[in-house]
Formats: sequence, structure tokens, C-alpha cells
Amino acid sequence: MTTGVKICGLTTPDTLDAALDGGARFVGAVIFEKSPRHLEPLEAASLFERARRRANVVAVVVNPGDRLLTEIGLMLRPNFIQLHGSETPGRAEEVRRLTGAGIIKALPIRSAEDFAAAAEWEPFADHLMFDAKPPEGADLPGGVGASFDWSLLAGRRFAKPWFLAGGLNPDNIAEAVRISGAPLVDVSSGVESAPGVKDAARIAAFLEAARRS
Ligand SMILES: O=C(O)c1ccccc1N[C@@H]1O[C@H](COP(=O)(O)O)[C@@H](O)[C@H]1O
Repeated sequence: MTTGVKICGLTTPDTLDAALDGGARFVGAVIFEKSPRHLEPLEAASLFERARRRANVVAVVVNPGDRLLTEIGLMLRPNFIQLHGSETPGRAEEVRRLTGAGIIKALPIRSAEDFAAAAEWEPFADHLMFDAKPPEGADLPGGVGASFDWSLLAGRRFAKPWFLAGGLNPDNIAEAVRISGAPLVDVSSGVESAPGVKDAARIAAFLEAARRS
């Protein structure tokens, strides 16, 4: 089966179109002020309107409060909320109620022990995402191009569909899928020309490489 792709941190119509035209199954808006990819909920709603019925729209958030979640639910109306902070499984039902969206839970991975969190989240999330633990002192919990040992995933089975994320790019995606067996992959900085600046040609190259993987 073809690897499903999420292109994350989109901020412009032309790069969103590159993702949609190239067949991305998920497109992501980062709603987190510290990120160079940050969009306000209303900006994200205006940009991502063109993605409806073509791909799943994902709002990426980090330990969001109720007010922000309510705004995202009302304005952007995403298909999924991607929780990329230290949220607990107990928060998942509130996030669903406040936004009307499904849940993607990002889990930081450095070693095999870190997969214990997947079992805790499986009953509460629609999708899991395995992303590299960010380097010590990093400002962002994701979107920094850090990767982990993909062989940690080889042969593992999960009760929910899962994404591989962290440090992926057009040159390494085929090897990452081969080693990890990932059914879904997620990329942000690997399809940029500078932090926060998406590159339409790199997005197309990533989608093509994932299709062939
Ligand atoms: O992209 C961001 O700025 C971001 C900010 C806060 C939380 C998550 C963020 N991005 C997510 O991290 C993955 C991996 O990024 P990368 O490919 O290694 O650059 C990205 O796909 C987003 O889902």
C-alpha cells in the first residue's frame, strides 16, 4: 500500500497547493506562537479552506488551553488536532468535545522504552505519531529536523494507525519507510528552504519519493 503523507507547517497558498496537487493525505497548520510556522486560527482557516474535501486538515498545537481549542474548532474546523506537547490521555476527550476533531498524539522517541506511552494513548487517540525527542534546550517540541533510530519501529505493531516524523526529507524518506515500515509519514523542515519557508519543489519531491517507497 502507498505510504500516506502529511505535509506540516504550511503557510502559503502555493505550497499548500503543491501538497494537495502532489497527493498529500494530511496537511498541517501549526498554531503555536514560538514556531516560525505559526498561524493564528483565523489565518489558518482562511488558508486551509482550499484543502477541504481534498485532504485531512490538521491543527498542530502544544499544551493548548480551552479557549484556543474552541477558537480552532469554530474557525478552522480541522479534521484532526495534533497534540505535540505533554498532554495526558485524560485530556483527549475534552479536546474532542471542544473542537469536534479527531486526535493525533505525537510521542517523543529516543529509545525503546519511550514506546510505553503508545499503549497508554492507543485507547484515546485516532492516530499515533512517533517523532524524535528534540535536542536539549530546543525552543520547539517538533519541527526541528531531529530524527531517531528508525529501526526501533521495525516489527512493532500498534492498535492505531501511526506516523513516522522527525528529520525526514526527500533524500531519506525511502530508507526511513523501508527500515521502520511506517504506513504514514510526516514532514516539516525537510521540505523548507529556510526555517518556516516551505519549498514547493521539495514538497513535490518528497511526495514522489514517498509514493515510490
Ligand atoms: O513545525 C513546527 O514548528 C512545530 C512546532 C511545534 C510542535 C510541532 C511542530 N512540528 C511537528 O514536528 C514534526 C517533525 O518536524 P520535522 O519534519 O523534523 O521538521 C512536523 O512534521 C510537525 O508535525
